[in-house]
Amino acid sequence: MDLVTAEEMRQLDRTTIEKLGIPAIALMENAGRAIAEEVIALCRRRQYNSGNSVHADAGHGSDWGMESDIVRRGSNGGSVTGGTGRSIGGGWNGSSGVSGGAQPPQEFRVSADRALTLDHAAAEHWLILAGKGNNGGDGLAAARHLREAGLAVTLVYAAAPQTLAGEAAVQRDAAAALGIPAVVHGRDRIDFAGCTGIVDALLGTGSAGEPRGAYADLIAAANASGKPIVSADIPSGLDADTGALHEPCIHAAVTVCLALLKRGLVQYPGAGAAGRVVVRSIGIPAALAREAGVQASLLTPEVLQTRLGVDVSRRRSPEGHKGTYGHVLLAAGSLSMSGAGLLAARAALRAGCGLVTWALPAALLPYVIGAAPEIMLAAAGGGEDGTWNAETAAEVLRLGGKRDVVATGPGLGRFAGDREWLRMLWEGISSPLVLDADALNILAECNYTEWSSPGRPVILTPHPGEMARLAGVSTPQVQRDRIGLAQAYAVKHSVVLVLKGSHTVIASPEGEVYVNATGHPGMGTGGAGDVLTGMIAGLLAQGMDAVQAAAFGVYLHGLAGERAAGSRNHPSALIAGDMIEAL
Ligand SMILES: NC(=O)C1=CN([C@@H]2O[C@H](COP(=O)(O)OP(=O)(O)OC[C@H]3O[C@@H](n4cnc5c(N)ncnc54)[C@H](O)[C@@H]3O)[C@@H](O)[C@H]2O)[C@@H](O)CC1
Ligand SMILES: [K+]
Repeated sequence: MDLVTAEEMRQLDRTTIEKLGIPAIALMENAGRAIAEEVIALCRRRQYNSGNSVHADAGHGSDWGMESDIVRRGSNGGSVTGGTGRSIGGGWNGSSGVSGGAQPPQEFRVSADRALTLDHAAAEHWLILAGKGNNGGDGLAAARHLREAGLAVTLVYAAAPQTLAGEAAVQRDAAAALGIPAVVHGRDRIDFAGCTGIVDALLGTGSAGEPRGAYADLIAAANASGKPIVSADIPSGLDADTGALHEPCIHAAVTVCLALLKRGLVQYPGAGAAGRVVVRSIGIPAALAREAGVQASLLTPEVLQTRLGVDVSRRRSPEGHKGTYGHVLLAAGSLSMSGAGLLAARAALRAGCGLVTWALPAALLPYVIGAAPEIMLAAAGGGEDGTWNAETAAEVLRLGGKRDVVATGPGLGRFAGDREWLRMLWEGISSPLVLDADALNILAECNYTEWSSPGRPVILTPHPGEMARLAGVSTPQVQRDRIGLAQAYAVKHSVVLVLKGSHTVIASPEGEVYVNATGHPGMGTGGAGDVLTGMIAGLLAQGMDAVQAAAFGVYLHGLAGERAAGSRNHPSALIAGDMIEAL
């Protein structure tokens, strides 16, 4: 599923309208209908949850989108009737009065739009908050469909209706011709308390900066009403590209995202303001996105398989042996943080690699013997106090030269000469390199783009604080546009970047971006990142390329977190080791 910026969406709109010849009003009609269907789906869920309408949902299958024909066949006198109970053509009896039975019975099929049908519709009264751009036009089109379905609707114009132009003005006139009641902000009283729900069609991808004037008033009043809000395309007040929230911003129960998923809907805090996000096609061919150079996508199993070429079933050859699945060298852990190395090493094995050698300060080695018997240990020298020192680089280089992957950073600590230590690894290791934790903090102090490189991939896995140090910005700046920052950094520094956090972003040196959607808030626990480092290294060792391993590692890590959180009495009890066991 592609992720677009507002500008990319505008380009795709233009291509569809100008090159394919699809009229803009047709797109708006589709948008309006999709929004109306999602309003009705929400009403159904609400009825169902309030317990008075098991009947209302019965027979509807899923929320929407399933065609439901009403068929009456005279041949056996029986009828199959859908939930709406509409039927035609009854009374024909094939066995009486038709000689020879040669004529097949005539069949009538009437498609009842279940997605636009709601029992007890008259109990609903929705306010449609309409801005003066195309987002408002979408809302006005939705209003017509809702009214057709029997819901009461009142239009609430943010600006004088005569200021609407283009397709939005067409929708305004159609609504007026049908006699749909309308009020105007600043002129009429708006009864938020009396409505059962609100469609937010104030601002979409054309909005810029903080909502002003009437828009700000209506957003604040809608939020304060406590009524469920269905947003058209994006919650008004959200930055569609970054997920930043302007003040005020709609807090939606459902966002009906039109055509393609906007980046701001998968980045926090925007993701939190959008509620349930439903992406609905409106006639803009999805294939246009890649042709237009869209490079970001949501990391779904389909994207993993078709776009990244990952064998998500991870088939193993019956002839395979431990040598088939690769050997990871992990240089990690120090006395006070030896567990970080242990977690990463165990996670690499659980990710399926054949062998893991854990290089660690020699003084520490006796204490970890037997902690995980599957792991091979290598003493890398270091201080008597179980810390790393600059001289250990030679041994790590020697060990790493024979391995398929080298990962370092978890529990490494800082030490005198660590920049030169990392430089030697960077320049001397010719297999893929995974850098995490303190290795990133060291890197942040180096001008590493000037280092020579043997031309192998490097994967960096920073959390937002480490990313801030790497990029020389503040942590809030990192979080303000995670996708944009990760993409720019990966391209500029020719690395695969894994920017961790809720909805981890994976960016490639070519500018491809994947946003992960697996995971659980319970994963915010010490060692979770070490587990991810180990997993990515373990997947690399099995022959995946760097982007595949980073993306699939992040995806599986999130799934393991979800599973592990679900297996505790409370998700907050989750600890990093549980994720390894859930792999
Ligand atoms: N262009 C197209 O072909 C289609 C567009 N669609 C819809 O159109 C939206 C984009 O429409 P537009 O480009 O017309 O833009 P919007 O409707 O998002 O907003 C533009 C209007 O809001 C005003 N505005 C912008 N920022 C403001 C702020 N901070 N405070 C107050 N007023 C502000 C502008 O002056 C302008 O009148 C999409 O989000 C989508 O909902 C859909 O109808 C499908 C087709
Ligand atoms: K909106």
